[in-house]
Amino acid sequence: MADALLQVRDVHLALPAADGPRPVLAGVDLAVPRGSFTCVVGPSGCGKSTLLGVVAGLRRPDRGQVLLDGCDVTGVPGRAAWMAQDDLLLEWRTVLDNVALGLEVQGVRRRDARERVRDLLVEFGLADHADARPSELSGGLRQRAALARTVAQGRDLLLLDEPFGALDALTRLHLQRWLAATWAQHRWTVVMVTHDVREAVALADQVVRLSGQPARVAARHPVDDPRPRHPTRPGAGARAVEHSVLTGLGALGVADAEPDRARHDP
Ligand SMILES: Nc1ncnc2c1ncn2[C@@H]1O[C@H](COP(=O)(O)OP(=O)(O)OP(=O)(O)O)[C@@H](O)[C@H]1O
Repeated sequence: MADALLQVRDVHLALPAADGPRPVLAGVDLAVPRGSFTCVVGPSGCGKSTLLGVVAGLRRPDRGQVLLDGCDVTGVPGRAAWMAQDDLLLEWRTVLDNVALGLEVQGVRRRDARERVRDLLVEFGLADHADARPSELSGGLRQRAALARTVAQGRDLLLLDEPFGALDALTRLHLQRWLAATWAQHRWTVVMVTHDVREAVALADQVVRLSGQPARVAARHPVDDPRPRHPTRPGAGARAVEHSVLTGLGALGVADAEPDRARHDP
């Protein structure tokens, strides 16, 4: 794919199970253009987080390659910024110091890191909470803080694992709108795992559907609807993609094995 920042090529990985190694990823191919937003969906437990871990360099695949900007970064951590399902905020640090941690882990001194992330706190609506502890924040603000810490690392690629999964529906909707608007300004290259197909079509330029375990890319659905998009009133294109993804997932009563008419671009 032209100007793909991230390329995942034929990635295979087996993980230990009680009865021996179990194949979890079975030839995953993915291309993510620079400045685009990709959402990864798939059946529960199929290997979405595992795939993100491979892209983040936290897991080395048994076979295949991860290329970032054309460089082989297979099994090399620290090249992409990764946000785990759990926000992993440190309770003994203030919000400011949690966000600054994204830079401190790269060797930036705490005082300098604090100065550098102050603008980010303002942009993420966290300025009034800079000195608060994470336990004092609402769920939505915690996720903003975790996202700010991820962005603060200044990496080309952001990997977000179910960032809104633990939030109530209303907060989730607010954060989706906020993320869409913030992303439109920055155009980070994002790969985000989500279980929420509507969220995926509201945010993404492409929705990648994984098969059941062992996972491979079952379909790639481009979402061409203009932005900004309304999160609860998707346009015709987004509705068609949502229907196609849900059908592929078997959520509309059609088996996962059913041929998919979406464009498939492994
Ligand atoms: N450290 C590990 N050791 C062994 N097996 C693992 C490990 N981590 C995950 N698995 C297994 O790998 C498979 C894929 O897990 P993974 O968390 O990647 O799926 P997922 O699609 O992200 O799940 P969910 O939809 O529930 O978030 C599961 O069967 C899981 O039990």
